[in-house]
Amino acid sequence: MVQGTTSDAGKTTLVAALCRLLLRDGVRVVPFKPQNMALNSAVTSDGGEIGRAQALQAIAAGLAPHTDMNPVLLKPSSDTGAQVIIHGKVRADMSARDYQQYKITAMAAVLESYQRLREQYGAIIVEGAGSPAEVNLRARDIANMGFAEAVDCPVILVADIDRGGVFAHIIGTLACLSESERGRIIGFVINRFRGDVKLLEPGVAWLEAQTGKPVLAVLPYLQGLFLDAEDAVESTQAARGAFRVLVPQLPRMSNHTDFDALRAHPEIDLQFVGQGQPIPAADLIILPGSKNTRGDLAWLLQQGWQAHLLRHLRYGGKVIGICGGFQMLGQSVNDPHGIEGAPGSSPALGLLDMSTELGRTKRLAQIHGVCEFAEASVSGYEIHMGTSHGAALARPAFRIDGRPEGALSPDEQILGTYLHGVFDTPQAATALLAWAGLASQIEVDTARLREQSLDRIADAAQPLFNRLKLLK
Ligand SMILES: NC(=O)CC[C@H](N)C(=O)O
Repeated sequence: MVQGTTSDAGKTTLVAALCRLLLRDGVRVVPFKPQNMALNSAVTSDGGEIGRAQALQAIAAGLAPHTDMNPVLLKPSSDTGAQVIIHGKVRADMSARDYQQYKITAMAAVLESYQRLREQYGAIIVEGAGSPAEVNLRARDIANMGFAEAVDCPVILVADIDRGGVFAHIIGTLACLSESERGRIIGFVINRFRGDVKLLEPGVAWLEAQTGKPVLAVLPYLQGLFLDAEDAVESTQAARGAFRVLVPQLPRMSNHTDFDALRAHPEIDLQFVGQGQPIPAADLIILPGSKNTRGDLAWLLQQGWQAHLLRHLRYGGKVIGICGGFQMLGQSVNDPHGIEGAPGSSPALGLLDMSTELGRTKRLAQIHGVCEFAEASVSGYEIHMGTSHGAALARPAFRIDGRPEGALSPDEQILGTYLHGVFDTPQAATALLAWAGLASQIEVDTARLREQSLDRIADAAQPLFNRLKLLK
């Protein structure tokens, strides 16, 4: 099991690298994360939903994503409440406090999945969540040491040296653990190191002497990886082109990996606009998905996006709305059952003639179809509770097995769709970008970029892997 001293220490990447290395060795390996908290999820082959990181690790292991790889997914819709997804399906909406009680049930689901994977695979690489040192969350923990103790597995502790304080993070984490938990840590990985490793050596020796445990590897800082991020929106771009794409950074934005293909496109300048930031001019504005459509819509209005969108459209700019962003483009968003917050109805941006109602059943589907506005196929996935109705849907953006999907405004300036991942198929991305005004010969093949990155992280982790094999 890989645990981290902090969130974003590099657990996901390390698990993915170990999965790829075991796959190369011909081992039937599977990734596993007992509990994940993220708004970035993937639809699995068995029709459920798991954290994006486990879907990435599945690819590293040469597998199709399955709900057993991440049996508990918490999707926060506010600072204190989350949708609880068990074995890929919505089980309940719960406050963080109620979830503390619910953990007993959640742990049973975790162990059930783990057992199934044990029966099917030769190796399981487990990822922890956050850090095991959150002493307030320790009771009934299912995500870190609570799980490791339950299944009696060894733990590697990974720490990020790039953010600083790596020695204190490691020593401090050990100090927060019980004797038996400390005993399961077989060693440390210092991640994201740049510079001269000679200069690090005295620190490594000190740490090993202090703790009596080995530093198993120092992994390099790797630039320019194309790997699906779980939490943080990645805003760095290797090259910025002239075609400006703006995305409001909604507080409850979901599936921000929808934009990864655009970020990797050398002719595009992709910008996320956060709270209080000035909204610059752009060629294309994309409203992303949201775990709380009405809440994020209120944020959008409060941040002055409505006037900006109208001006952008007057100047001939294009707008795309994806899932929650599509819902916001309509006349209203209604939540009579209070699925995403207090029950009620919100007037929306009024740019498309349709309205949305949030229902109790979630639609989860992998989609393959064609564009209506160009000769191109499209693939994507749907994850939503809302259904939309109205005249705008009579001019669809896509056609899926003959069924209309999404909307294209009569003036062709606005396109809405429920499909996430629409830019991931090169053909659809090229067609959508051409529609939006960027005639480009460049195709960004996200699947190939991801494969190359998985191989790079695996190569970097090879010395660690060799050392782990000796330990066994
Ligand atoms: N993925 C999304 O953007 C979901 C939109 C909205 N929260 C719904 O469930 O319908």
